Amino acid sequence: MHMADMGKFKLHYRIDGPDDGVPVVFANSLGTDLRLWDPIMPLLPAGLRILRYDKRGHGLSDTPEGRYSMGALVGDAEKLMQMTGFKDAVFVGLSIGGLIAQGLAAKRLDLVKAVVLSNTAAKIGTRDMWEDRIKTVEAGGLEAALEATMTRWFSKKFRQTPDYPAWENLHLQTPVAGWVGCAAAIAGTDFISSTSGLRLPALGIAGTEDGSTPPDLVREMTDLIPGSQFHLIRGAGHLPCVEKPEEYAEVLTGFLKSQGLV
Ligand SMILES: O=C(O)CC1=CCC(=O)O1
Repeated sequence: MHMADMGKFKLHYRIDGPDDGVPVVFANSLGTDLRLWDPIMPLLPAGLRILRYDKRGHGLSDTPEGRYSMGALVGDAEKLMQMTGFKDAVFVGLSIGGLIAQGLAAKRLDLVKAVVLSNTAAKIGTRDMWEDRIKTVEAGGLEAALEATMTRWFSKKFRQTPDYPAWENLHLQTPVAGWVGCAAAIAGTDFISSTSGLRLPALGIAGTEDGSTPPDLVREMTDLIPGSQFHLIRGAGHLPCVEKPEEYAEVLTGFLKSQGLV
Protein backbone atom coordinates (compact mmCIF):
# COMPACT_ATOMS: atom_id res chain seq x y z
CA MET A 1 0.00 0.00 0.00
CA HIS A 2 1.36 3.41 -0.96
CA MET A 3 0.21 6.94 -0.25
CA ALA A 4 1.05 9.79 -2.65
CA ASP A 5 1.42 13.22 -1.09
CA MET A 6 -0.76 15.60 -3.12
CA GLY A 7 0.04 18.62 -0.98
CA LYS A 8 -2.98 19.08 1.29
CA PHE A 9 -4.01 15.40 1.29
CA LYS A 10 -2.79 11.93 0.37
CA LEU A 11 -4.01 9.46 -2.26
CA HIS A 12 -3.81 5.70 -1.89
CA TYR A 13 -2.47 3.80 -4.89
CA ARG A 14 -0.87 0.52 -5.89
CA ILE A 15 1.30 -0.56 -8.78
CA ASP A 16 1.48 -4.12 -10.11
CA GLY A 17 3.61 -5.61 -12.84
CA PRO A 18 7.16 -5.18 -14.14
CA ASP A 19 8.90 -1.77 -14.14
CA ASP A 20 9.28 -1.92 -17.92
CA GLY A 21 5.72 -3.16 -18.56
CA VAL A 22 3.13 -1.48 -20.79
CA PRO A 23 1.65 1.31 -18.63
CA VAL A 24 -2.07 1.00 -17.90
CA VAL A 25 -3.97 3.19 -15.40
CA PHE A 26 -7.35 2.26 -13.92
CA ALA A 27 -9.75 4.84 -12.42
CA ASN A 28 -12.82 3.56 -10.60
CA SER A 29 -16.39 4.77 -10.15
CA LEU A 30 -18.30 6.75 -7.52
CA GLY A 31 -18.66 4.79 -4.29
CA THR A 32 -15.99 2.20 -5.11
CA ASP A 33 -12.24 2.00 -4.70
CA LEU A 34 -9.35 0.33 -6.51
CA ARG A 35 -10.72 -3.09 -5.54
CA LEU A 36 -13.29 -2.55 -8.30
CA TRP A 37 -10.67 -3.98 -10.65
CA ASP A 38 -9.70 -7.00 -8.52
CA PRO A 39 -11.89 -9.46 -10.47
CA ILE A 40 -10.09 -8.76 -13.77
CA MET A 41 -6.52 -8.43 -12.49
CA PRO A 42 -5.62 -12.15 -12.72
CA LEU A 43 -7.17 -12.30 -16.20
CA LEU A 44 -5.06 -9.61 -17.85
CA PRO A 45 -1.95 -10.44 -19.90
CA ALA A 46 1.47 -10.50 -18.25
CA GLY A 47 3.75 -7.60 -19.03
CA LEU A 48 1.45 -4.74 -18.01
CA ARG A 49 2.54 -2.15 -15.46
CA ILE A 50 -0.74 -1.31 -13.76
CA LEU A 51 -1.47 1.77 -11.66
CA ARG A 52 -4.67 1.80 -9.63
CA TYR A 53 -5.73 4.44 -7.11
CA ASP A 54 -8.52 5.51 -4.81
CA LYS A 55 -9.99 8.85 -5.82
CA ARG A 56 -10.01 11.55 -3.14
CA GLY A 57 -12.76 10.80 -0.62
CA HIS A 58 -12.76 7.08 -1.44
CA GLY A 59 -11.08 3.90 -0.18
CA LEU A 60 -7.90 4.55 1.80
CA SER A 61 -7.34 8.01 0.32
CA ASP A 62 -7.89 11.14 2.40
CA THR A 63 -11.13 13.09 2.15
CA PRO A 64 -10.53 16.79 1.57
CA GLU A 65 -13.42 19.00 2.70
CA GLY A 66 -15.96 20.62 0.40
CA ARG A 67 -17.21 19.90 -3.08
CA TYR A 68 -14.68 18.78 -5.68
CA SER A 69 -14.39 19.92 -9.28
CA MET A 70 -13.73 17.62 -12.23
CA GLY A 71 -10.63 19.71 -12.91
CA ALA A 72 -9.32 18.79 -9.46
CA LEU A 73 -10.01 15.06 -10.01
CA VAL A 74 -8.29 15.17 -13.40
CA GLY A 75 -5.41 17.04 -11.74
CA ASP A 76 -5.09 14.28 -9.11
CA ALA A 77 -4.71 11.62 -11.82
CA GLU A 78 -2.24 13.80 -13.71
CA LYS A 79 -0.09 14.45 -10.63
CA LEU A 80 -0.17 10.81 -9.53
CA MET A 81 0.91 9.61 -12.98
CA GLN A 82 3.78 12.09 -12.98
CA MET A 83 4.85 11.08 -9.47
CA THR A 84 4.83 7.39 -10.33
CA GLY A 85 6.46 7.74 -13.76
CA PHE A 86 3.42 6.71 -15.83
CA LYS A 87 3.27 8.27 -19.31
CA ASP A 88 2.09 7.10 -22.75
CA ALA A 89 -0.40 5.02 -20.82
CA VAL A 90 -3.68 3.37 -21.67
CA PHE A 91 -6.16 5.00 -19.29
CA VAL A 92 -9.13 2.82 -18.34
CA GLY A 93 -11.88 4.76 -16.56
CA LEU A 94 -15.26 3.53 -15.38
CA SER A 95 -18.14 6.00 -14.86
CA ILE A 96 -16.64 9.04 -13.07
CA GLY A 97 -13.31 7.35 -13.84
CA GLY A 98 -14.29 7.61 -17.51
CA LEU A 99 -14.94 11.33 -17.09
CA ILE A 100 -11.47 11.65 -15.57
CA ALA A 101 -10.08 9.72 -18.58
CA GLN A 102 -11.79 12.09 -21.04
CA GLY A 103 -10.60 15.18 -19.14
CA LEU A 104 -7.03 13.93 -18.87
CA ALA A 105 -6.85 12.87 -22.53
CA ALA A 106 -8.00 16.35 -23.58
CA LYS A 107 -5.28 17.91 -21.40
CA ARG A 108 -2.27 15.59 -21.50
CA LEU A 109 -1.80 13.49 -24.64
CA ASP A 110 1.76 12.84 -23.46
CA LEU A 111 0.37 10.94 -20.49
CA VAL A 112 -2.56 9.23 -22.22
CA LYS A 113 -2.03 7.39 -25.52
CA ALA A 114 -5.37 5.53 -25.58
CA VAL A 115 -8.55 5.45 -23.52
CA VAL A 116 -11.01 2.80 -22.45
CA LEU A 117 -14.26 4.57 -21.55
CA SER A 118 -16.30 2.09 -19.60
CA ASN A 119 -19.89 2.68 -18.50
CA THR A 120 -19.51 6.41 -18.78
CA ALA A 121 -20.64 9.35 -20.89
CA ALA A 122 -19.48 12.82 -21.87
CA LYS A 123 -22.15 14.09 -19.45
CA ILE A 124 -23.67 11.80 -16.80
CA GLY A 125 -27.21 12.76 -15.76
CA THR A 126 -28.32 16.32 -15.04
CA ARG A 127 -27.27 18.83 -12.40
CA ASP A 128 -30.72 18.62 -10.76
CA MET A 129 -30.55 14.82 -10.60
CA TRP A 130 -27.16 14.95 -8.85
CA GLU A 131 -28.27 17.71 -6.47
CA ASP A 132 -31.26 15.53 -5.47
CA ARG A 133 -28.97 12.56 -4.86
CA ILE A 134 -26.58 14.75 -2.86
CA LYS A 135 -29.47 15.97 -0.66
CA THR A 136 -30.54 12.36 -0.04
CA VAL A 137 -27.02 11.28 0.97
CA GLU A 138 -26.35 14.37 3.11
CA ALA A 139 -29.60 13.75 5.00
CA GLY A 140 -29.53 9.98 5.38
CA GLY A 141 -26.01 8.80 4.56
CA LEU A 142 -25.08 6.25 1.87
CA GLU A 143 -27.69 3.89 3.36
CA ALA A 144 -30.44 6.19 2.10
CA ALA A 145 -29.19 5.76 -1.47
CA LEU A 146 -28.36 2.05 -1.20
CA GLU A 147 -31.28 0.35 -2.94
CA ALA A 148 -31.49 2.82 -5.83
CA THR A 149 -27.73 2.66 -6.33
CA MET A 150 -27.50 -1.14 -6.27
CA THR A 151 -30.35 -1.32 -8.81
CA ARG A 152 -28.33 0.89 -11.15
CA TRP A 153 -25.05 -0.94 -10.50
CA PHE A 154 -26.02 -4.59 -10.85
CA SER A 155 -28.27 -6.98 -12.75
CA LYS A 156 -30.98 -8.75 -10.71
CA LYS A 157 -29.11 -12.02 -11.26
CA PHE A 158 -25.83 -10.80 -9.78
CA ARG A 159 -27.61 -9.52 -6.66
CA GLN A 160 -28.55 -13.12 -5.82
CA THR A 161 -24.91 -14.31 -5.81
CA PRO A 162 -22.58 -14.66 -2.78
CA ASP A 163 -20.24 -12.10 -4.40
CA TYR A 164 -22.84 -9.34 -4.16
CA PRO A 165 -22.94 -8.27 -0.45
CA ALA A 166 -19.33 -7.06 -0.37
CA TRP A 167 -20.17 -4.49 -3.06
CA GLU A 168 -23.02 -3.14 -0.91
CA ASN A 169 -20.52 -2.75 1.93
CA LEU A 170 -18.01 -1.00 -0.31
CA HIS A 171 -20.66 1.56 -1.23
CA LEU A 172 -21.82 1.97 2.41
CA GLN A 173 -18.26 2.46 3.69
CA THR A 174 -17.54 5.36 1.33
CA PRO A 175 -17.19 8.60 3.35
CA VAL A 176 -20.29 10.78 2.84
CA ALA A 177 -18.07 13.83 2.24
CA GLY A 178 -16.07 11.94 -0.40
CA TRP A 179 -19.19 10.70 -2.19
CA VAL A 180 -20.79 14.17 -2.11
CA GLY A 181 -17.57 15.84 -3.24
CA CYS A 182 -17.26 13.56 -6.28
CA ALA A 183 -21.01 13.67 -7.07
CA ALA A 184 -20.75 17.46 -7.20
CA ALA A 185 -17.87 17.12 -9.69
CA ILE A 186 -20.03 14.90 -11.93
CA ALA A 187 -22.94 17.37 -11.66
CA GLY A 188 -20.78 20.13 -13.07
CA THR A 189 -19.19 18.18 -15.93
CA ASP A 190 -20.09 18.35 -19.60
CA PHE A 191 -17.30 17.03 -21.83
CA ILE A 192 -19.34 16.78 -25.05
CA SER A 193 -17.35 19.48 -26.79
CA SER A 194 -13.87 18.47 -25.56
CA THR A 195 -14.43 14.75 -26.10
CA SER A 196 -15.55 15.50 -29.69
CA GLY A 197 -12.09 16.91 -30.22
CA LEU A 198 -10.23 13.81 -28.99
CA ARG A 199 -8.09 12.04 -31.57
CA LEU A 200 -6.67 8.92 -29.99
CA PRO A 201 -7.49 5.20 -29.93
CA ALA A 202 -10.61 4.65 -27.82
CA LEU A 203 -12.79 1.77 -26.74
CA GLY A 204 -16.25 2.25 -25.20
CA ILE A 205 -17.71 -0.50 -23.02
CA ALA A 206 -21.37 -0.70 -21.94
CA GLY A 207 -23.58 -3.13 -20.04
CA THR A 208 -27.11 -4.00 -21.15
CA GLU A 209 -28.42 -3.74 -17.56
CA ASP A 210 -26.65 -0.48 -16.70
CA GLY A 211 -29.07 1.87 -14.92
CA SER A 212 -26.54 4.72 -14.59
CA THR A 213 -25.08 5.02 -18.08
CA PRO A 214 -27.26 2.94 -20.42
CA PRO A 215 -25.72 1.51 -23.62
CA ASP A 216 -27.12 4.24 -25.93
CA LEU A 217 -25.47 6.94 -23.83
CA VAL A 218 -22.11 5.14 -23.82
CA ARG A 219 -22.33 4.60 -27.57
CA GLU A 220 -23.19 8.27 -28.13
CA MET A 221 -20.00 9.31 -26.29
CA THR A 222 -17.87 6.67 -28.03
CA ASP A 223 -19.13 7.90 -31.43
CA LEU A 224 -17.77 11.37 -30.65
CA ILE A 225 -14.24 9.97 -31.12
CA PRO A 226 -13.47 9.06 -34.75
CA GLY A 227 -12.25 5.48 -35.26
CA SER A 228 -13.33 4.36 -31.79
CA GLN A 229 -14.41 0.82 -30.95
CA PHE A 230 -17.49 -0.14 -28.91
CA HIS A 231 -18.39 -3.31 -27.03
CA LEU A 232 -21.69 -4.19 -25.34
CA ILE A 233 -21.58 -6.70 -22.47
CA ARG A 234 -24.86 -8.58 -22.17
CA GLY A 235 -26.34 -9.30 -18.75
CA ALA A 236 -24.13 -6.84 -16.86
CA GLY A 237 -25.02 -3.58 -15.15
CA HIS A 238 -22.87 -0.52 -14.42
CA LEU A 239 -19.86 -2.53 -13.21
CA PRO A 240 -19.25 -5.21 -15.87
CA CYS A 241 -15.67 -5.76 -14.64
CA VAL A 242 -17.34 -7.22 -11.52
CA GLU A 243 -20.25 -9.08 -13.12
CA LYS A 244 -18.52 -10.39 -16.24
CA PRO A 245 -14.78 -10.25 -15.51
CA GLU A 246 -13.79 -12.83 -18.16
CA GLU A 247 -15.54 -10.96 -20.98
CA TYR A 248 -14.32 -7.60 -19.69
CA ALA A 249 -10.70 -8.77 -19.56
CA GLU A 250 -10.99 -10.34 -23.00
CA VAL A 251 -12.32 -7.12 -24.54
CA LEU A 252 -9.65 -5.04 -22.82
CA THR A 253 -6.92 -7.45 -23.93
CA GLY A 254 -8.29 -7.35 -27.49
CA PHE A 255 -8.08 -3.57 -27.45
CA LEU A 256 -4.48 -3.66 -26.18
CA LYS A 257 -3.64 -6.17 -28.94
CA SER A 258 -5.30 -3.96 -31.57
CA GLN A 259 -2.87 -1.21 -30.49
CA GLY A 260 0.12 -3.57 -30.69
CA LEU A 261 0.72 -3.24 -26.95
CA VAL A 262 0.53 -6.91 -25.99
O1 LIG B 1 -25.42 5.90 -10.54
C1 LIG B 1 -24.49 5.63 -9.78
O2 LIG B 1 -24.55 5.73 -8.57
C2 LIG B 1 -23.23 5.15 -10.38
C3 LIG B 1 -22.32 6.18 -10.83
C4 LIG B 1 -22.57 7.32 -11.50
C5 LIG B 1 -21.31 8.01 -11.73
C6 LIG B 1 -20.36 7.06 -11.13
O3 LIG B 1 -19.15 7.16 -11.07
O4 LIG B 1 -21.01 6.02 -10.61
